[in-house]
Amino acid sequence: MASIPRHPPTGIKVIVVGAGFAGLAAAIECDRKGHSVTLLEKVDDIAEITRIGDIISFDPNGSKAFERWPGVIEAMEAIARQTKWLDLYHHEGKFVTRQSFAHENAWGRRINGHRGQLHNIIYQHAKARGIDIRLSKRVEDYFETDDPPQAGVVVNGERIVADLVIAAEGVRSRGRKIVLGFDENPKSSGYAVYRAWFPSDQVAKNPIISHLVIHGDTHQGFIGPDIHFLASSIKNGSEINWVFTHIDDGNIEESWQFPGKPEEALKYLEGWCPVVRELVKSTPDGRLIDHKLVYRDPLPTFISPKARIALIGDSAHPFLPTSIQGASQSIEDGVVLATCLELSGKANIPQALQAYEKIRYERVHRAQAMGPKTRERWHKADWTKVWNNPEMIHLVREPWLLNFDAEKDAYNRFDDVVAALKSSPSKPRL
Ligand SMILES: Cc1cc2nc3c(=O)[nH]c(=O)nc-3n(C[C@H](O)[C@H](O)[C@H](O)COP(=O)(O)OP(=O)(O)OC[C@H]3O[C@@H](n4cnc5c(N)ncnc54)[C@H](O)[C@@H]3O)c2cc1C
Repeated sequence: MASIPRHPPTGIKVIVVGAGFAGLAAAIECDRKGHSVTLLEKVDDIAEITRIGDIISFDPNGSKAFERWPGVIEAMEAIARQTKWLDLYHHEGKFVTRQSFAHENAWGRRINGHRGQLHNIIYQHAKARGIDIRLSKRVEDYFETDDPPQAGVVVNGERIVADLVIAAEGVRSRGRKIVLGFDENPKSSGYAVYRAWFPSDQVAKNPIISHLVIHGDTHQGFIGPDIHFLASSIKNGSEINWVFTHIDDGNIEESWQFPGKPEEALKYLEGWCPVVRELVKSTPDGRLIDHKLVYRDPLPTFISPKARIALIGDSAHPFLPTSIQGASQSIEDGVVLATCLELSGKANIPQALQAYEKIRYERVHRAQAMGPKTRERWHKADWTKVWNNPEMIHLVREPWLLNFDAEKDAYNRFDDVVAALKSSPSKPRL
């Protein structure tokens, strides 16, 4: 499309597997940098994934990329939550503290909105760029060869090849097998999340909870032993969502997403304040999801032995929701990988993938560690201390993580990273 700016063609051919946030971001960033992209997604109709989910958050470090995609940030802001604060309450109902995020405006945009709707905005942008998106393509296997030097995937028995493959198929990635050398299934984290999103008309009629929606958008958290409950209203209060994490028996064999029942969710909330309980009770039939949280040990590497296949997003590093960074980090992955490919050039694809891994590895695992940190702060809060120092339960919001431009950082550090890789005896592939 003529009106969308793009770097000159690099001649690099990329296959991206998976049209989630990670795959779409990688495809768009590769297209921006002049690489030629084919995106393979297993679903027959994109609506199968753009209608699923509820609240998802992008912090300034993730949304930086959206600002570079014409029209995308504007479309997202039009449907995103308008609050710049989080009100925190004790689970029995007493107000504790308001955490303001207003100062973060200087770092960039925060986008909190419906996962499916935000996903659809990005998908439509990828289509508008003219990216070759092929639906109904379930990748069965991955391979890479020395002669010719290339990588590829198998779909319905057919081999499709390119200079490299980016595996972005989420927590159940098949790309992990070739990267790790063995098959590895996700484990249960022992937790699941009840999540709901629905129109707020009934909430507005209930005097116990109407304040959540009748004055526009709101955002609140209720903190109790081993549980935190988050609720927010969006689109000028016309829609509402709530989520809370609970201990789970861990059956994730068939699916990690089941329909939930409000009466079951309420069993975890005995003794909780009427606002929380009424909100759960007001959830319409069919709007409650029991989302199993899977866990994986950090991977030793994100790239295949010949450095022509790279894992990104949840394929490489699933996040706990309390990190509020899973989606943002998946966007950063694509930005960095596309930049490393641009700087390395077609003749040096393995170098690009190694540089991508080196740039991302430490940062992504540091970000991952934020999830358990916040969860412990909330679930194990010592209330005698919290009442004296309410800021103890504020979300940890650190500039190194949030005030960060992954593209700029990759451009700045690339030469040093490549030099370090070349001098490292443990990395013989360059
Ligand atoms: C059903 C679902 C609901 C979610 N809801 C929320 C939510 O409400 N809030 C939140 O914060 N996070 C949610 N997440 C997680 C969130 O989307 C991710 O953590 C994050 O955005 C990183 O995305 P990703 O692209 O790495 O993975 P995913 O979002 O999982 O995307 C992976 C994509 O790869 C495709 N795929 C998988 N296997 C193959 C294959 N073999 N061949 C081709 N394509 C394949 C999938 O269909 C999917 O489109 C949800 C994830 C899923 C799967």
